Amino acid sequence: MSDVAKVLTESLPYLLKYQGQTVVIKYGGNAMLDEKMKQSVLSDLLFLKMSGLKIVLVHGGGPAITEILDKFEVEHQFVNGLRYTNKKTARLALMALCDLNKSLVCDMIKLGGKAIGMSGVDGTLIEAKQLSEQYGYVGEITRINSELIENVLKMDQMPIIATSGVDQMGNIYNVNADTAASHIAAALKAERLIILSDVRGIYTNFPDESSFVEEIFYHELKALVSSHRISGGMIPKVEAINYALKQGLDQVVLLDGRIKNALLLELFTEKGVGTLIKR
Ligand SMILES: Nc1ncnc2c1ncn2[C@@H]1O[C@H](COP(=O)(O)OP(=O)(O)O)[C@@H](O)[C@H]1O
Ligand SMILES: CC(=O)N[C@@H](CCC(=O)OP(=O)(O)O)C(=O)O
Repeated sequence: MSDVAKVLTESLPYLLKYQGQTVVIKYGGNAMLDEKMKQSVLSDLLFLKMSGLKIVLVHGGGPAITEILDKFEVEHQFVNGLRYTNKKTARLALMALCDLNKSLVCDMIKLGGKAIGMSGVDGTLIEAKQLSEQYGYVGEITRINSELIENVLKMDQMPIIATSGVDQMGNIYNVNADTAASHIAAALKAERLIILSDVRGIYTNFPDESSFVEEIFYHELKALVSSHRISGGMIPKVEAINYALKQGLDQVVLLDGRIKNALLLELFTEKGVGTLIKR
C-alpha cells in the first residue's frame, strides 16, 4: 500500500469516532502571528469540518489589542494574566478583535469554506458582568447564547467568535479568550476543547524542554500554579481548563499552533502532539 493510501485508511476509525462531534478550538493571538502557519491552521480546521466534525473557532488577539492600544496611546497592563481594561480599552479591544475576526472569515472563504464571524456582543452571544473592580471592564461570563452558535452550525457554517462580552445595559467587557472558549465548550456540551497556543504544551519547569509533559491531571496543574511554575497567560488557561473539566468535558488539550498540522496529528493519529489535561 502506498504511504498516502495507508494514511487515508488509518484515518477511518477517527473519522467514524468524531462524526458529528462538537469540537471547540481556541486559537490564541500569539500563535496567529505567523501568516503562513495561520493559513495552515485554517486549512486544517476546514479539513476537520469537511470530515464531519462541528468546528467552533474561538479566537484571541492579545497582540492585536496591544498594537491598537499603543497606536491610540492608551496605557495598559496585565494583572494575573488579565489586561486591566477601562471603557476605552474595552471598545478598542472589540475593534481589534472584530478586525481580526473578519480577516479569519475572509481567509476561510478564500480556502473554499463557509464561516460566520461574530463577536460576543452580537446577539448577546457572551453575556458578561464585571469580574472585579481590580480589573475594570474585564468580564465574567454570566451566560452563553449557545442557541445562536448551534443555529450557525445547522446552516453548515463555521462559527468564528471574537470574545468581547456585553451586559443588559449595553456595556462592553473585555473577556479573556481562554475563559470564553471554556464557557462556550461547556454550553455546547462539546466533546472536546483544544487550546492552540504558542507553546508546545505544559512544562512542569518552564521553559526547560525536558520538563514537557504529554499528560497531566488537573490537580497537578493547579499545584504548578501554586508553586509559581505556571505564570502569565497560562494562568487564565488553567482556570479555563478547570471550568471545562468541572462542567463535564473529559479532557482538554493544549497544542502548539505553530506546529504544522498539529490539529490533524492530534485528532487523527494514535499519539497526540500536545499536553492532554484530564479530570
Ligand atoms: N509552565 C508553563 N508551561 C507552558 N507555558 C507556560 C508555563 N508558564 C507560563 N507559560 C507561558 O504561557 C504562554 C501562553 O500564554 P499566552 O501567551 O497568553 O498565549 P495565547 O496568546 O495563546 O493565549 C507561553 O508562551 C508561556 O510563555
Ligand atoms: C481580559 C483579557 O486579558 N483579555 C484579553 C483578550 C484577548 C485574548 O485573550 O487573546 P489571547 O488568547 O491572544 O491571549 C486581552 O485583552 O488581551
